[in-house]
Amino acid sequence: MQHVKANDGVGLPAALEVSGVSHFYGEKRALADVSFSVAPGRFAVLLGLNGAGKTTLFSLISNLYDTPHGTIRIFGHDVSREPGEALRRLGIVFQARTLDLDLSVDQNLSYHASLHGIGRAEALSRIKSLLAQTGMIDRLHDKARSLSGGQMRRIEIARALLHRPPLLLLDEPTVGLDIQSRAEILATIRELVRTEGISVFWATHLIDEVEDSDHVVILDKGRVLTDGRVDEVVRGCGAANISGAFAMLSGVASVSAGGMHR
Ligand SMILES: Nc1ncnc2c1ncn2[C@@H]1O[C@H](COP(=O)(O)OP(=O)(O)OP(=O)(O)O)[C@@H](O)[C@H]1O
Repeated sequence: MQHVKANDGVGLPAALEVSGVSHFYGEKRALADVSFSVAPGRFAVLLGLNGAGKTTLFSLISNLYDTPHGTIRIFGHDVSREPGEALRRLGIVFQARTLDLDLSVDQNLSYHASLHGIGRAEALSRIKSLLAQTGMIDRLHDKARSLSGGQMRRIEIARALLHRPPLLLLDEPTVGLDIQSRAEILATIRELVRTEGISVFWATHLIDEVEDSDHVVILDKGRVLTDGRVDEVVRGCGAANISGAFAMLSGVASVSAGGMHR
């Protein structure tokens, strides 16, 4: 599978660069001067409790909301000023389920491909290749309604990659799935990073989804508490592991593999 070229010339821009971004819902500030960047080809985790601002940040990155405070660039393209260039480099899997349950897997994916101007023959070839990569090729003609939650997520991931974006955002993609489905989806995405070189930004509140070599951005009450390689963040805090580092930085009372609680 080939993806849109990550950079258009000299130098290698960040896959995602967020600079000084704030967001308000009326008087309420959901994000406060958020800055970080994700290097190309990295698996980066946005770690935060419920209400930290993860979905708000994803809505800004995907240009669902305007970004009047700060800038967001995808491979060097400003999401507000060059939305076409920026967004064609972005694939996104939202938290809420978005498949049409009455359509087949093929129909769900083909419709999305046609929105991106991909012809039928090319679309079918990409669909088959992505379904093979996500372990869903045998479900091509099945109705979406007949799939399990984890299988639907796999189809949504395939759909997000149909236009070959070099950056994939996933907003808490494993919430509500059983342990095995969670592990399989995480492994599939990590494999895509390894084999395809795509950049992934994965939002979660599940600490066991984080590995030592990942890049982590810890978001709490709309602020970035720290970001960097997980093992360096842990060492910098003098903690035993990322759970301990998160607890120290955010003041949470308990952090377990299954989630975090204040
Ligand atoms: N449409 C909205 N109107 C007003 N406040 C909102 C709105 N959406 C989110 N918020 C508030 O903004 C803050 C950040 O919410 P957001 O949904 O971005 O967090 P989150 O980290 O994605 O949480 P979760 O994991 O529960 O989805 C929260 O305090 C939330 O109550």
